[in-house]
Amino acid sequence: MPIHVKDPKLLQALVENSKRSGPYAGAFLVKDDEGTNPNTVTSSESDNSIHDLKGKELLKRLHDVGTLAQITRIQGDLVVLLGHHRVRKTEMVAEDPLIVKVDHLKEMPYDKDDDVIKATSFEVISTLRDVLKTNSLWKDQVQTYTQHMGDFNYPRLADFGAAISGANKLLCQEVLEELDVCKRLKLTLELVKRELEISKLQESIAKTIEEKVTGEQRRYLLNELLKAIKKELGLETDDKTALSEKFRERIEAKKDKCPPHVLQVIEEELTKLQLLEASSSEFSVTRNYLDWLTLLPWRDYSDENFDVYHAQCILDEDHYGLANVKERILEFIAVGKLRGSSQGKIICLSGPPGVGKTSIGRSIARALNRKFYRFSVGGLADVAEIKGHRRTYVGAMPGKMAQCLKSVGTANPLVLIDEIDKLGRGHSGDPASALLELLDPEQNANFLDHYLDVPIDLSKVLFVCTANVIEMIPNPLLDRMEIISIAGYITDEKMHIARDYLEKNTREVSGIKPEQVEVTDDALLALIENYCQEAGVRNLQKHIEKIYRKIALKLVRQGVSNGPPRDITIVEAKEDLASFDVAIKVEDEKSKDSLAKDASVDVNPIDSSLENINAIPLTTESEIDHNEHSNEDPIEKNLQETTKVFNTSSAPEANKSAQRTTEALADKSVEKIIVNASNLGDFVGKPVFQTERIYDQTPVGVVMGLAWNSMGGSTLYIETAKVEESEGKGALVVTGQLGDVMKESAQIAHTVCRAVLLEKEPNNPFFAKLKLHLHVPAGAIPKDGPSAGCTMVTSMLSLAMGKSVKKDLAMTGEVTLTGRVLPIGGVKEKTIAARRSGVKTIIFPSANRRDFDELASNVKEAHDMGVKVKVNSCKRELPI
Ligand SMILES: Nc1ncnc2c1ncn2[C@@H]1O[C@H](COP(=O)(O)OP(=O)(O)OP(=O)(O)O)[C@@H](O)[C@H]1O
Repeated sequence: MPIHVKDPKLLQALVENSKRSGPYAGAFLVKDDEGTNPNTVTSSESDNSIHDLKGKELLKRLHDVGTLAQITRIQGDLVVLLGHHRVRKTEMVAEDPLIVKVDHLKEMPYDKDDDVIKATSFEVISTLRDVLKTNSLWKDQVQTYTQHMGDFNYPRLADFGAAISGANKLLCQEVLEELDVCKRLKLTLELVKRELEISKLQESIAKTIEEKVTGEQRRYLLNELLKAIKKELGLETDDKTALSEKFRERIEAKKDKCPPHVLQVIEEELTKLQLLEASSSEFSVTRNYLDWLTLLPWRDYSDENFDVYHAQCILDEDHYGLANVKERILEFIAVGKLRGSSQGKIICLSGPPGVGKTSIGRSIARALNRKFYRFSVGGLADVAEIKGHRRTYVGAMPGKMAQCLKSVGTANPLVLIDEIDKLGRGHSGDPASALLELLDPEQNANFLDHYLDVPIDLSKVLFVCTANVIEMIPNPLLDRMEIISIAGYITDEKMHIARDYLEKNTREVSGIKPEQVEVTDDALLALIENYCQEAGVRNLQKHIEKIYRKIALKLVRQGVSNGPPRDITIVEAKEDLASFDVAIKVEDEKSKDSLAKDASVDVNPIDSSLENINAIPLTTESEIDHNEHSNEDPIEKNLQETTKVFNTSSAPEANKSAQRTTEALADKSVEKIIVNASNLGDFVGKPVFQTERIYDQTPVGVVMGLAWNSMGGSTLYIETAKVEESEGKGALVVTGQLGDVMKESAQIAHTVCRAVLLEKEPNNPFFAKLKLHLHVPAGAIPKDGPSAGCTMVTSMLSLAMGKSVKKDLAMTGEVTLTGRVLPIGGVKEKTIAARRSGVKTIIFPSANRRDFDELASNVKEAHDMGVKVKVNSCKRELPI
């Protein structure tokens, strides 16, 4: 046993001793300090206190029984001792180092053949063997011990077992002190048994640890295998090489068309991707970036259609009228054909809602055979939506144009930018300026998206913008656009659109066949004139849809089914009903009787029900109408009755059967539903639109004016009345929710009137004396603009002169303080609105003659143009 000797004097003594022929020393176990818990005191602490002890104190702390040991080797402070036999200390000889007198102890005599001793020793041996099997550490110890053990006997076996057991030193001391061989063997057996338990525990711990490790290893191996399989199948997404290969494959196909600077960026990014850790955020940024770069259609154009006739067919197929829009598109195609290549352009369609701006955009794309992409910029305030975010931001995205090119897959789509007049103001940067870069053909060949960071060519993209009011479009943008205004439709145009487009589409969407319904011309006319007077046709479309929904319900109630044939047959229904009949027999005898009476058939009530229904003559249209009100359609009634009878049974099958019977009757032919002016109200309710016309003949002081806004044109009245008369109290009060411009316009009109009257009748004190009230009816609607100036002048002069204006006359025009009349906007809208209100004469400023001449003949029809109106008896003619 190797022992470290810390006490230098003791070590010195041992060294001197070892030089003698018989180098021996006594080895005694130190007792634990009294009062201290041997389990808690650390060895270093007890060691330190032991080294401080000398002489008697040390002697006291030593156990009495120790071992006489041969000093075999001393190396530094390490002394290797070989135990020989037991000794008991008796008295102290020297204090430092401690030298004691000892008695040599011998085992008590024992019987070698004693069964208990034998059995115990065998048990010790077999236990030691078991421990050896599992604990390889022991093998070395066993070897060392057996080398030095000499003859084998029971006491030695006991000592050996205790020595190698590694048990608590106090337990070993007990074995040392035990001189009875049998008892010693038993003590040893206890120790080795405990050792066996420990080694079993050790084994199981080793096993669980091993299992855990191998489990993890297995999982790792399987994962690697899975990756390899995925890679082989091309399913691997995260693997860097697979990713790079995917990107390379993508770009390989586009290599000829992709610009060299983009190819270079892609190559650099691919190299970077290889160097990055797959789990890093930088990796996913690079991967997404590469994804975008490789997915964009670099110079990949769709084959354009340069066939003007074909394009015209498509445009006519989708939209009625809109001649100027169609003409412009055909010009565009013609130029493309002559040049041999298309060019990017910006067309802006402006007009009131529902005039087909968006849908014509889609139709143009179809005519040109370009891909279509639409995005709305209404309320867009973030420049990044157009220009993209820089890649440094988390969740950065490219702008709308890059998204557009990616989604359409061609570099020459038609991009419809909707609601450009409603562009937001922008908190960081100006979206209008960003759009400018996007739209300007001079700049957009090298459009730089912040995210992509490489220029993309948008010069082949055809931009079509839509706006309700062009005045709201930022000027620099407007400057680059080609405005095509769609003013709105007159009744005649609406009739065509409704008949040939809206009705047809709605009918198809509703699943109704043309022979099942007829909407007469007078019904359509009534619908347009009394329900849908606005400029566009969206409301008209909604009303037509409403009519067709109602018709569909009516048809279904009458048992019509236009859908694909179903599997249900009459035979099936009969079978169901037969079983249902049985159910009645058992559960409800009364119902069965009444059913039998009604149907006059015992077994199959459906047969007779069907006959009954078939026997009913088909109703005329008026009957249908009448029946609908009284809710007694004969077919429906019959069906209801059949259902009612079936429902008398509590069996759920009955309901199902009745339903199937209804379906079985589905394909019966029913009379065409006719919608005419008289029954239109049944489908769309009472007219919501009251005519704008209040007076048949306008009284003195009242004149009809014309107004227009983004919703189209409308007529309005300007009314002036006297309030009170007193010297020097000439004044004007205005009402009718007028805006500042219109209020000013009224003041100007008042001044102009005064001047005109002064010139005409210098002695007439009308305006000097009278307080006037000017009102514009429909007081709840805010109004503004200068174009009613002319109407206001006429209205006031009419009052001043006591003369009413011509019947069915409307006028518009801005008036200056000197009485000049300036041109106004919205000539077409105003003309349409006037016509709608039954106006026969419209007075426009002469500067608007060109606008009027350009109007289509069907819009101008029946209108006087160039009428010069003398305002009162004023010598000066207002150039109206
Ligand atoms: N001339 C036309 N011929 C056939 N259908 C038309 C015509 N004009 C409009 N429509 C139909 O009217 C409906 C409304 O048109 P659309 O949505 O394009 O209106 P819009 O002018 O874009 O309105 P907004 O300004 O509100 O966006 C569409 O279903 C369209 O097919």
